Amino acid sequence: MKAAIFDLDGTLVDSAPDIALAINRLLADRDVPAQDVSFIERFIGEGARTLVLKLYAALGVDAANLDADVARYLAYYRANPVENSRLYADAGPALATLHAAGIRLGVCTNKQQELAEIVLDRLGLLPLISVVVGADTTPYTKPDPRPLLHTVAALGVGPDETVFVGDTGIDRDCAAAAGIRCRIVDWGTGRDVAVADGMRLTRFADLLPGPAGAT
Ligand SMILES: O=C(O)COP(=O)(O)O
Ligand SMILES: [Mg+2]
Repeated sequence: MKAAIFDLDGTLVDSAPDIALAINRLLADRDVPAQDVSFIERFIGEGARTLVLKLYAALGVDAANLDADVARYLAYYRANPVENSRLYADAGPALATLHAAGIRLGVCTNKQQELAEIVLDRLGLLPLISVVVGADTTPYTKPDPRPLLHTVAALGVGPDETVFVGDTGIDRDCAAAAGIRCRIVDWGTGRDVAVADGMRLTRFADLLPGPAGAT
């Protein structure tokens, strides 16, 4: 393995509390009661627009001004992107070890690229990541395989030398369409995703080559 590419929300970072904060500010503007983080979390993974659209559908909120509402949600989220967000599991030490071992690291997320970079920076991971591809980096978003293939190409490795780590069926399907090996994390919403044998990842250290890891 020469490179490891990570999804961001739900995989590296438990960002749901800050996303929920911004969503609940948006809902308050619409006179809709605040929702639990665990409820909002179910709609994260397909980008901001789909998040608001699916949430509105679930709550019976009128989506006639969706574009303006998505823009307002993003403005709220940008204002406070890392108040309560935390790294999952052993992300900090394991990514540092992978980086030190010469493995190229990338992020492929359906979050906007700049927001992803802000979150990664604030949580101390950005210096380890060579390439960040977000929802607005290419004309496509996951599960389309092209953002992931773009990340692989930008890292300068071959698809068969890479593993992609994610937390949703969208990540799993994106990796399958790109022909890239995939691991799905065993925390957050990742636990609910159906995976084939050997796809489950219980700690990032298991990505390390050699005796410390299983890859
Ligand atoms: O912002 C989102 O919808 C999800 O982003 P992710 O691709 O990092 O999970
Ligand atoms: Mg995710």
